[in-house]
Amino acid sequence: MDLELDAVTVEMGGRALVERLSLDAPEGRIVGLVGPNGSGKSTALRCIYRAVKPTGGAVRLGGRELSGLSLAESARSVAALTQEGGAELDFTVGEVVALGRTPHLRGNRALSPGERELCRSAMRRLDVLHLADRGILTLSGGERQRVLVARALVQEPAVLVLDEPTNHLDIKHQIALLSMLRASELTVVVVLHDLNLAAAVCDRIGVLSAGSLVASGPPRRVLTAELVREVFGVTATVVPHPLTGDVQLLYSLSPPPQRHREPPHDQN
Ligand SMILES: Nc1ncnc2c1ncn2[C@@H]1O[C@H](COP(=O)(O)OP(=O)(O)OP(=O)(O)O)[C@@H](O)[C@H]1O
Repeated sequence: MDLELDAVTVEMGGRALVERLSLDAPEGRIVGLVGPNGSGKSTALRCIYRAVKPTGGAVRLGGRELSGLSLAESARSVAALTQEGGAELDFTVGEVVALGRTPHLRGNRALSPGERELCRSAMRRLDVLHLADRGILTLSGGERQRVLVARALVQEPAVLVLDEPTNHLDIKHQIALLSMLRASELTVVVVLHDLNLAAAVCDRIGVLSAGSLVASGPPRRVLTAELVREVFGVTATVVPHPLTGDVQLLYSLSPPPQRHREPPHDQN
């Protein structure tokens, strides 16, 4: 299902956190949002999963304004992995994942055998099936993150919204998660801080700076050394990935202060 942000503005306390943001996520595509801390990425995502109501503009899902849909209807269509997490109660992993089916359940209906298999399959895909009986509060940050992605998947959404999903994940699970997104047919909007991962997984990237979209398009067009310098204040060397051709950014640490050099040792 297509998702469209059309001149979305969010004002709070007399300040625009997001200003006239327009961005399309066509069906089945992965759109990345990148930008410095505080540039409005999470706020923009919150408009998509309806935790924040835009003060201007519109979010459209399949051509229909989100604000015109019932909360139940949009909850069936949009799944979100948020920064807030939302797993404070001591449920088991299996129970947390099953909660992803809530928007589809009427009354007190128990999960069908098909839905239970869906939950198991999502846990298997996210490598957390072996944790099914563990309490969610006993998990490591990365294990918990994978459980929450599994919960989002069992919701069978049309649109998946992910706020820094690779947080806490080791490199193997980062690559597994992003590969899974690429293999899925979901429409995905994802906030990523790692520009190289964003270049590898996203069909399009939108760059936010101080609440405004300053660039958008395919990664190789957007992620230039000039943009990275202007938006992030960082010097980067842009090279093609030797195997995939994706844009990759190489960074150098600031040069260390000149150390006092020992005079050459006198051999005599
Ligand atoms: N409820 C709120 N009330 C006031 N200001 C807010 C609120 N939520 C966010 N902000 C401010 O809005 C700006 C954008 O925040 P947001 O969380 O969207 O940024 P972000 O790009 O996701 O940042 P990060 O990369 O640090 O996660 C920040 O300056 C933040 O302090």
